[in-house]
Amino acid sequence: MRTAYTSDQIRAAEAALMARLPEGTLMARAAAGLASVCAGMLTASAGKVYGSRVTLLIGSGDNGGDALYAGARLARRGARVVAVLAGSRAHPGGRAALLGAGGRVVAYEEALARDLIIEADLVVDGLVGIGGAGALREPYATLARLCADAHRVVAVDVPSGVDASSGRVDGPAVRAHVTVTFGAYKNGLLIDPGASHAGRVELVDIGLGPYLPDPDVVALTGPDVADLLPRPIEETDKYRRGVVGIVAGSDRFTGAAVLCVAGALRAGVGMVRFASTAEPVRYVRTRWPEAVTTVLDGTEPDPVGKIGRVQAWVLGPGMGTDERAHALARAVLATDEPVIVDADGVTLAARDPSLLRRSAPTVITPHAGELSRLLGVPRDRIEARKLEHARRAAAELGVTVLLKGMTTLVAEEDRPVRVNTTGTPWLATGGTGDVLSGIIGALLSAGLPGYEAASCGAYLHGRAALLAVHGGAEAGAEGPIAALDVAEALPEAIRTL
Ligand SMILES: NC(=O)C1=CN([C@@H]2O[C@H](COP(=O)(O)OP(=O)(O)OC[C@H]3O[C@@H](n4cnc5c(N)ncnc54)[C@H](OP(=O)(O)O)[C@@H]3O)[C@@H](O)[C@H]2O)[C@@H](O)CC1
Ligand SMILES: Nc1ncnc2c1ncn2[C@@H]1O[C@H](COP(=O)(O)OP(=O)(O)O)[C@@H](O)[C@H]1O
Ligand SMILES: [K+]
Repeated sequence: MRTAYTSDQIRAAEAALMARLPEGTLMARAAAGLASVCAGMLTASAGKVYGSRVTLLIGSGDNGGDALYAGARLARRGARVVAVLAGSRAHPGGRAALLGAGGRVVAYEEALARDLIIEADLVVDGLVGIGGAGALREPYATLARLCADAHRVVAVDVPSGVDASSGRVDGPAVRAHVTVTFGAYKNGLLIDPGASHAGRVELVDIGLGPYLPDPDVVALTGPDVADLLPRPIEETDKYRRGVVGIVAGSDRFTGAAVLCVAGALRAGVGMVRFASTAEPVRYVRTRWPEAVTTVLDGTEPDPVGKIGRVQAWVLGPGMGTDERAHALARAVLATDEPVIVDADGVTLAARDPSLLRRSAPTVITPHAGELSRLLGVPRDRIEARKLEHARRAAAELGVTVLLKGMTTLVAEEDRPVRVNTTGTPWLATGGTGDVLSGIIGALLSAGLPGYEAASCGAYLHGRAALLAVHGGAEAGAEGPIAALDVAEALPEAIRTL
């Protein structure tokens, strides 16, 4: 499990650790780790550290101090290091160390800074770290923009302009190839848009471990998911493995039904009971003879009874939002089994919030637009503050919230938010969300709690998509995928966890 923290949590831990150590020890550890990563990058790109050109962008806080001390170490190894001082002050000890090691220091001036950034083999972003607040002010904002033309950029602790606690980016922000972070991951390194500004993240141990509180955000790794995933034991049968009831599709949206069933079957469910109107049932029967199907014409007094016994439900993909769909949603949500509510199901719940008031576990899987309807908050505000809104929705609605998008978050009250680290932008194609809801339904029916089913489901979905995108090609080669390809890659994703 990868753990991440807010700036306040990191500061409190650092204060506790610092109180037991001679002054300057932590910054020395941070600078040593930073210099070592920089040296590795210079050796990889320029062949050696000696003679390479390094430009440091220095703000007025300790983030700049780290960069100056690291610059001094590189200068002692023969690098030509220049520090551009952008703040009203610069860390005095760090500045003296750099000058003492033969480095140079210049005051910020735009044309000069541009040249130094473009010419450098490596640019080190030491503008702001966990002390950054709000949009970058000038001249930091200009420097962050200029970094787009740099050969290689290393961010110190967090890319400047990224909010360390949330991943929020207001205005210009540094896009780094590598971020060297100290003591622990910050939330903003795992959550977009911050995460996509960080590049590869290198964690430098400065001894913070024993002083860290419970994490604010966590990310599952492959071994975590392998441990959590239910696997069939010898004396099992299809009912004990889990039966999922899928209520999805409509005569207009037949594909959502087929894709949702695909996700459940390929994620390893015991059995699928699929129910819908006649057309989607016909498509599902043709594509997935494994599924047991029920045609619902909308006149049944007890549609749930007609479908049969299940251990969990998937409700919503493509089912429409008319009166018939509303009545069906009400019947499914009135059961005592866990339900994952997706797509049209989320839209129905936004219109009729009483649907989600139930005692059995409920997972909802909105994208930002759907969550916008549920919370009455504009979509762009949700996209800019995903962590805050996923948490808020979980608390207000009393459900497990999986918020989809570039970064997928899973929030449940009083639990750390789980951020998914698998996936690819190739997933942004119609129908992949339907596959995801089928996977989560399968995991719920096997007995995983909502929080685990949603986060493991997102992990497997993203991992399957990556496998499908690479298609066994050489490292780095990628090709487009369709939603069904994601479902088809699930067995391989689980095999190779
Ligand atoms: N604590 C420790 O034990 C360790 C800490 N370590 C390092 O210290 C870093 C934290 O250092 P920090 O607290 O000095 O804050 P930092 O990130 O340098 O920024 C503060 C300065 O930025 C400025 N500023 C803020 N917002 C701005 C904006 N929007 N636009 C423009 N300017 C803005 C603000 O300036 P002011 O408003 O005061 O003029 C303030 O002076 C941490 O990330 C890690 O790298 C390591 O050495 C390991 C041990
Ligand atoms: N830029 C992106 N990077 C990574 N994953 C993405 C991106 N955009 C969308 N996704 C993923 O693709 C899936 C799309 O789901 P959804 O929006 O429900 O689409 P649909 O309704 O067509 O099935 C989600 O799992 C989402 O997290
Ligand atoms: K920085």
